Amino acid sequence: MVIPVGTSVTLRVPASSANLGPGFDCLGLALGVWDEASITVTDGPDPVIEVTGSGADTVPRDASHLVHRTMVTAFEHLGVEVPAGVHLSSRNAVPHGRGLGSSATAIVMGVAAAQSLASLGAGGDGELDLDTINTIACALEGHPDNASASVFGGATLSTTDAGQPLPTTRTVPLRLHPRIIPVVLVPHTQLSTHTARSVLPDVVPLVTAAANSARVGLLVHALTSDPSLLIAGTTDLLHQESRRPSYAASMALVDALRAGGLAATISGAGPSVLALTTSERVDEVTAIAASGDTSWQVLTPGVPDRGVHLVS
Ligand SMILES: Nc1ncnc2c1ncn2[C@@H]1O[C@H](COP(=O)(O)OP(=O)(O)OP(=O)(O)O)[C@@H](O)[C@H]1O
Ligand SMILES: N[C@@H](CCO)C(=O)O
Repeated sequence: MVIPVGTSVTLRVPASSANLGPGFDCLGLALGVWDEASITVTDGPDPVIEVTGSGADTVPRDASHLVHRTMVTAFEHLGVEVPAGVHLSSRNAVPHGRGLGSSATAIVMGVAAAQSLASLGAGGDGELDLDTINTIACALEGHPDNASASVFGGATLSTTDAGQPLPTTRTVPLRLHPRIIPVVLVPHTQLSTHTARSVLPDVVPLVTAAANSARVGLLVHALTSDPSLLIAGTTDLLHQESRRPSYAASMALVDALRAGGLAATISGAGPSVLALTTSERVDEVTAIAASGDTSWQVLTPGVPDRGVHLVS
């Protein structure tokens, strides 16, 4: 099937915060910060790529652009002929390399665009098939926490099993307790996920893995039913301490917030900090963040109850 020249979609995809403490590579929370992109099939030969907002000074404008190369791979997985060219116009709000899932946002954008364009090319209505998008996006990202939250919105818990041609990801929504509000503290520094993963141990003791599993269970209960357990539930035993030297100022802020009785963790691979709190304590989070030497952009983005969607 060849997608006709001129076929076009516009999509929005939210940012996400992964891990939420112990839920390494499995728990994600969508955040109301959105990338938007319009993608139109052309007769090529090269992609034309325009970017405004986050990454406008840094991302490539050729076929190696993450949204573009993801689209090409997704067309192949969907069994659709890759178009001769595309015009991609991106308006990005998700900051890059800050632990807010920008790469997953871009990957979900590319997969969703390919699936929607393929549907239109086959005479369909272009509606998004979120389960297919989730499977492909999680396989391309390599871990499902950020991608699944960007696909479905809300809070998500995902597991992955080996499979052919792609691993199988099962994602379940978690009904976030309505009193929980995320506050995100974003520093000026960046840390690539690749670098942050390179310092992690390959193996952890059984006792550590067992204790962390118990914390994930507690965290799911805290997120959905009892926010008073968030401090205990967000205690991570797997990844944050190994990464402490990579984001020392962020860990110092996490420690200060937790000492103040606020459930703070590193957001994804960092260096942003995520505090899960209630509306009456947002000012406390802001005050503690303002009391140190590092300056933080404070976001209260909310949690969108939907993820990737068509604008037109
Ligand atoms: N919208 C985008 N368009 C093109 N490339 C992007 C886009 N968003 C992210 N990227 C690429 O992904 C890189 C950031 O990915 P990385 O995984 O290191 O951080 P992150 O996804 O922002 O954080 P985390 O995975 O910890 O939440 C950027 O430097 C850029 O190369
Ligand atoms: N679970 C991932 C999230 C970042 O993409 C990590 O912490 O490395």
